[in-house]
Amino acid sequence: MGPSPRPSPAYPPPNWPPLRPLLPAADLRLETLVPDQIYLIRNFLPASLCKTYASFLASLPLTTTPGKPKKDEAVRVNDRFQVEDARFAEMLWSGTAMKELATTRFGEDEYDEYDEGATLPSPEELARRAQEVWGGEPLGLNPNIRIYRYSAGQFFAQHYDESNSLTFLPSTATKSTPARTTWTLLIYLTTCGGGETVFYPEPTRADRNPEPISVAPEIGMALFHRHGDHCMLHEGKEVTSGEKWVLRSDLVVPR
Ligand SMILES: O=C(O)CCC(=O)C(=O)O
Ligand SMILES: [Fe+2]
Repeated sequence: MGPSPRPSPAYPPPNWPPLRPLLPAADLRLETLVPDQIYLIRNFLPASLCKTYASFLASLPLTTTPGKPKKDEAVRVNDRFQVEDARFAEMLWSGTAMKELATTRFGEDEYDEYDEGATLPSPEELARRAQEVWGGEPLGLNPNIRIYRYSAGQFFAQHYDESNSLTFLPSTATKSTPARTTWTLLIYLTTCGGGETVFYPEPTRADRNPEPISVAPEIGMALFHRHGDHCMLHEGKEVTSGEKWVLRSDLVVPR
């Protein structure tokens, strides 16, 4: 099971450092790691900003997971902070290159190797394909923002992430939309020893013993993976040195 939603603690939204500087969208791309399952944006946040964030986040009241998880809850040993912040979720989505990369530029990396003359599908066609993969037209990110800090010895045992229903109300809108989450978003703010996010594909007829897919945290890298019914079993490996900082949210589409 993924981390279950908890009643939000009474924290006011933190005074997040501005999401600046950022790399221009033109210098970034959505990279397909496993089609329909895992996509990456390397350098989504530059190293200098990640550093600013890690020290800022260290000032928040993170709480260590109780040693004994509730029934059906994944064994997770890390320090965590959770807050509802629609404004920050929206900044991450449309105040960065994320929205553009995930919508009108979705899938463009498939055409990288084509001849010079090859024409890219139109933005409309790419947006249509994006909707197929994301499970609808993305509305933005889940305002339920989670911060994890794993120190040496901490980890997140194998589990599946669940889809959650929510009422989506962007900070700039007045009308809310019945919505659901379809993909997990992890943004790695540091590197560390160990701490890989490892995915375990289901065996198929064609491949009875698929290799696990191991993603080592890279500073500023964003990772999307499908969750809900088609979530791959995955885990956060034990950190062996340094600290692993992760910002977690989810992609939200209309229900
Ligand atoms: O920290 C990681 O690498 C994995 C986190 C995770 O699986 C989750 O937030 O559900
Ligand atoms: Fe997970």
